[in-house]
Amino acid sequence: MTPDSRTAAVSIADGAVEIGGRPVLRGIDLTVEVGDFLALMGANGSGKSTLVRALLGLWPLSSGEVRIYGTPLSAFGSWQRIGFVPQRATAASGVPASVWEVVAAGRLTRRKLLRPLSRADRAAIEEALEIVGLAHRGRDAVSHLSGGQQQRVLIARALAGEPDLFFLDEPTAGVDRPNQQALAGALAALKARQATVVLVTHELGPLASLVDRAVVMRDGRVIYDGEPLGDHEAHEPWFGEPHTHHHAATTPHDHTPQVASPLDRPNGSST
Ligand SMILES: Nc1ncnc2c1ncn2[C@@H]1O[C@H](COP(=O)(O)OP(=O)(O)OP(=O)(O)O)[C@@H](O)[C@H]1O
Repeated sequence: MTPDSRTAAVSIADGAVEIGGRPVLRGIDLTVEVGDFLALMGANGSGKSTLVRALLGLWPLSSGEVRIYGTPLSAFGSWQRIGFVPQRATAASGVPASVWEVVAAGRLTRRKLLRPLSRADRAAIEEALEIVGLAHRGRDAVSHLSGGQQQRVLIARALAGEPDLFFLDEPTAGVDRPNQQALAGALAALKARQATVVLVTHELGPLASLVDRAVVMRDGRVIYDGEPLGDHEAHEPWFGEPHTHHHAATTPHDHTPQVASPLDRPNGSST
């Protein structure tokens, strides 16, 4: 446990995950402070989605500890405070559902069982639709929307629950530019509400101006934690090696940026 994990939104200390006996996450120490807008970046297969799942208790840790709002994950019960939009989710199912119904489902965790929607519920649903720019599509079947619009419906569903801590896994992947802009607008509204956001993304694109901290993963480890980088930098082959100018940076949060250890280098040699 890190000293500030009791006040953090979410933290993981010395976290490891194995899948099928293979280490997928190793030695992960990450503390997301309340109000952080954090981009979790890294190549395909570096462990970003697995880390998000581990933080939400959807993958068991083989070692380490996760705390959410200071409470060990196993004892955490305020799940209405958490919003999660998983990777490559679509809002369309076999059941014809309207946009409004899908977004209303995001309110369930806040409702008393079997009570009709309250005025506050309806207001939250309308506001969420407004934020993602789909207020005029409420009656439409979700299946009639484009992939990018469906992604916005899912974000509205999570928004309707008025979460304090919001995880989004690749919300802009495969989404066209206008929809990306709409997503950026929705996330800007979240930021204005002082929500804490953990956003998995390959590239910052239109989200760059919102992100105030970047965490980069490689081979199941965190290799950088600091100021957001240009989209190209994080993909350079040398990225994460010692002796780059990046790791001198500190963030407004004063996190100590992490760099790769010699063990991470493919040939194990020192430079
Ligand atoms: N259900 C699973 N079964 C087996 N291996 C898995 C499973 N989920 C993830 N992995 C493996 O764990 C590693 C990390 O995967 P993960 O999806 O977390 O990476 P990622 O950084 O999110 O990649 P992407 O950008 O492609 O989503 C990969 O090698 C992946 O093959």
